[in-house]
Amino acid sequence: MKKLAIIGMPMDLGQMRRGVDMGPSAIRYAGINERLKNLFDEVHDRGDIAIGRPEVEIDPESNLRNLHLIAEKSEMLAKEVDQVIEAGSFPLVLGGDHSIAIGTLAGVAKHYNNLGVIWYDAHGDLNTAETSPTGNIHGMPLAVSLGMGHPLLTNVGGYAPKVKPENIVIIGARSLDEGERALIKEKGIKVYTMHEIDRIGMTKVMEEAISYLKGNTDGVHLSLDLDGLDPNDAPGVGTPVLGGISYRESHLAMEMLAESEIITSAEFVEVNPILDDKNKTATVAVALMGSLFGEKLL
Ligand SMILES: NC(=[NH2+])NCCC[C@H](N)C(=O)O
Ligand SMILES: [Mn+2]
Ligand SMILES: [Mn+2]
Repeated sequence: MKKLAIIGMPMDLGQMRRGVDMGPSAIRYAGINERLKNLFDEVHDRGDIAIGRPEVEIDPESNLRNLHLIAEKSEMLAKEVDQVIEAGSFPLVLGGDHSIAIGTLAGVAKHYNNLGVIWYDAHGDLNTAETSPTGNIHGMPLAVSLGMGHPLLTNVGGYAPKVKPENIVIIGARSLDEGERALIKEKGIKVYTMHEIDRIGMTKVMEEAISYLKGNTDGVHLSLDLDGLDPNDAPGVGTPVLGGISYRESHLAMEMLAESEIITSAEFVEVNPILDDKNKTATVAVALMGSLFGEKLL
C-alpha cells in the first residue's frame, strides 16, 4: 500500500524575511490534497509542527541567528519524520525556509546506510558559521548534514553525519559563496550548475544524476528549494536569483525522478506567500509534486 504523509514545518527562523512560515498554508491552499490523493492509496496530512512565535535570538558566541530555536524545532521535525517512515509512509515536508532540511534529514537518514540527496536549489547551502556572509542558517543545512557546523545543529537526531559528500547532487546552482565553492572542490560534491543545464539540457542532467545516485544509494531524498526555479516562474521566495530552472524543465526533472523510482522522501521549501504573486509559487510547488509522484496526462 502506497501511503503519503504530509508534514508542515512553518519555520522562518533560518533567514530574515518574514512570511515563509506561511509556506505550508499556501501550499495546502494551492490544493495539495486534491492533487495527490489519486496518486497514493492513502494521503494523510499530519498538520504543522508547533513553532510558535519565538523572539529572534542571536547567539553571541557563534553569531548564528536563532541557533537554539532551530536546533530545538529541528529535533521535533526529525521525530515526526522518523515516525512517518516507521509507519511505512513516504514523508513529504512543507517549509518553511531551507533550515528545515536539518530536521528532515535527521529523521530520514537513520533509515538508510547510504542516503542520496538531490539538492534542487540556486544555492549550495553549504556555509558554516565561519564562511556564512549572513549568519542565516538556511544557507547552511547541506553542510550541517555533512557533519559540518555548530554541534547543536549537526547532532540533531543524536547522530552525525547524515549524508556522505559522494551521495549528494546539487542541481540549479548559480549563487555560491567562496567558502561553499572551496567545500564543493574539497569534498568532490557533484554539482550541475545552470551552465550544465543550459549546455547539455535537463534531460541529460537528470539521466546523469539518477544513474550517479542509483548505484550507490539505498534511498534518495529530494530537497527542493523553490528558488532553484527562475524567479519568473517562482517569484515567492526570499532569496531569488535570476537565470534559474524553468517551470517546464522542472516538470521534466520531476517526471524523470518519478520514472526512476529512486525518491524515498521529499521536502519543498522557501515558499513565501507574502512575496508571491497570487500564490503562484505554491501552485508551482503543488504542480511539481504531481509530477514527482507520477501524475500523467494520458
Ligand atoms: N536556502 C536558501 N535560500 N539559502 C540562501 C543562502 C544565501 C547565502 N548563500 C547565505 O548563506 O546566506
Ligand atoms: Mn536552499
Ligand atoms: Mn536557495
